[in-house]
Amino acid sequence: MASNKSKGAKSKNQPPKKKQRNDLFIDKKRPTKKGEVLDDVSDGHSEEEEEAGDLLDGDEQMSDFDDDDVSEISDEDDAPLADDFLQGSDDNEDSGSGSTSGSGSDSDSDETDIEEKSRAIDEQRAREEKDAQAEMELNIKEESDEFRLPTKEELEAEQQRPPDLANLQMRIKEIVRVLSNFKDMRQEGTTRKDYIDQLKIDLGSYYGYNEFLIRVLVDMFPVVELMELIEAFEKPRPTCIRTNTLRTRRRDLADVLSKRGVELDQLSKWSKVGLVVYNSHVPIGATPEYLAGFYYIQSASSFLPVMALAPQEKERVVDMAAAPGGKTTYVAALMKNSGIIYANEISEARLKSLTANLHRMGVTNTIVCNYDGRVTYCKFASHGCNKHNSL
Ligand SMILES: C[S@@+](CC[C@H](N)C(=O)[O-])C[C@H]1O[C@@H](n2cnc3c(N)ncnc32)[C@H](O)[C@@H]1O
Repeated sequence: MASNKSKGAKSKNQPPKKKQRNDLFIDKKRPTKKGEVLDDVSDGHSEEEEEAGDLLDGDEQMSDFDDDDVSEISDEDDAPLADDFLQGSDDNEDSGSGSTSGSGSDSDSDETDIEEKSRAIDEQRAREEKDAQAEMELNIKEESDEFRLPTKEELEAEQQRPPDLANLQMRIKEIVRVLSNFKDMRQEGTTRKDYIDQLKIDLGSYYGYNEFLIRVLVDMFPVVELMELIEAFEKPRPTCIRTNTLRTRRRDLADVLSKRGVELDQLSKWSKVGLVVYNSHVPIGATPEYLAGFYYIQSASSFLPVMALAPQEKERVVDMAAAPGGKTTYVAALMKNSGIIYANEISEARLKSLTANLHRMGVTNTIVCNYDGRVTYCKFASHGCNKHNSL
């Protein structure tokens, strides 16, 4: 996956390596045998060097790092320390007790000097390690926090390739993350619109929505809600049925259907008439109860406009686009067949299914019309209709 995360200068300023000090000392200790010593070191530490090389993105950088480091420290007064320290150590080894016995107070002051310089080196190293650690943490933070919008060139290159769905999905997530905390997370020099525009393109490509639909959805919902909605659209809807309260009660319907081998449950707390069908041994659209109009097969989302309309008994209601009658029959049930419903439908052919459903469900308060709802709204209004439903 092509990552859009910005890369910090990670290969530079790595924490100093432990071996650095050894190289320094060895190099200074026996300058005349430098090649030999370095070869030895190189053999002796090959694994360590490989590791360091990996960390530093290449052997070259490792050797650069060491050389720079050596010269940097040599320029200060650490080189004499290395010489002194190692020289003293060699002397001690070579001459056994001789050197200590002969040195006296000179030897004591040398030792103090060495200790001080050694401490100074340790302190410098600790400082460097702390700095390197801080920088590394900063790099990691930048890498996880900062998302960069693709450039025009990157988008053009993307268009030449088949869609990389994993990359698109990741980018959608990142854009939503930035938009939900825009002030802190936005890329410098970008606007909210830049992110929204890219989000629209990516949502269109990933979910296969056209530009119009994405624009409407993006304008309608805050991004986090929009993502929840789109994710919900992707999930298969359960089969739902609505109890026709003109003919039966939900409990009685559930009992009779379970006896026929229909596995079902109440839809949700928000509906008193809905049932979810998990599984059925009989065709749910052809049971005797269905044919007798005890229920209507209807998605739960279609309950909502009617519940929002909240039709009351004896009201006059227009359903402007009514076929095949799912909502009209629900309105009729809520009105207990009282008042008047105008069930309008532009398509003559679809009037059949509308009237069939009205009959099946025992609806008696409805007048079916065949108009273009766009031009007949005023007519219904003049008939005293105070509620209309056109979904
Ligand atoms: C999605 S269906 C309606 C479903 C229906 N409300 C239900 O709950 O069963 C849309 C209906 O609107 C009708 N329609 C479309 N344009 C119309 C118009 N201008 N006037 C009246 N009906 C229209 C279509 O023929 C179609 O039958």
